[in-house]
Amino acid sequence: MTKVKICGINSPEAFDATVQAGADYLGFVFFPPSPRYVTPAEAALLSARAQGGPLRVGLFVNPGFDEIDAVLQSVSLDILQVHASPAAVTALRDRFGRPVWRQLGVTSAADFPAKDEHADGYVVEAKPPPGATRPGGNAVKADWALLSTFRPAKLWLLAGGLNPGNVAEAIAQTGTPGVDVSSGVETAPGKKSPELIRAFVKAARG
Ligand SMILES: O=C(O)c1ccccc1NCC(=O)[C@H](O)[C@H](O)COP(=O)(O)O
Repeated sequence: MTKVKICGINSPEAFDATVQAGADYLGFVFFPPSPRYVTPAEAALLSARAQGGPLRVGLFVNPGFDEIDAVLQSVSLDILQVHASPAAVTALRDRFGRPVWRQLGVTSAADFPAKDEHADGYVVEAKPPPGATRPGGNAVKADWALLSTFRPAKLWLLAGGLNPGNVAEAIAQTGTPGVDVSSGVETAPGKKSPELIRAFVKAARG
């Protein structure tokens, strides 16, 4: 079954809808400029609303050890998702003993990761548009034809510009084992819709 991640959870309603819809992963964005940013204390309060359920993924942009340490003091994370170099991913895995997913912006096969990278998985989307204020979560659709040739030995999630209306087609065209959404389940930047979350999970699972 296709793995589903709902990213940018920042309200009790969005958290509960994601749990009830049976998503595999939910993401907390620890990048202050993002409209989906949550403080570690806010993430902890949200996470405590359910025992178990979706694995908790923390999203960081070029994080230092101290930044992640500070978050982990408040909230337990199962997976770290990072915008970072392959070398930094190796260091983070060693330091935190958790799976680390690397976020990739891909516009050609030259952007595909090397086979000997130590990342545990990839979140793959288009590169950010010119002038973007964040490196991901910009609602830009990736090149699905290109990604139909992406076959890493690890888990990867297709991201970028997905929504309840196009996710089934995206899965069919790319053959991705998983999908990740943020903007496509929002009614405004940072405003998650429980209805759209439920519709997305249902459409992704077909
Ligand atoms: O969402 C953000 O604000 C964000 C900020 C900084 C780095 C990454 C960010 N988001 C990454 C993601 O949540 C996923 O790639 C996302 O599912 C795809 O984004 P979208 O096109 O908005 O669905």
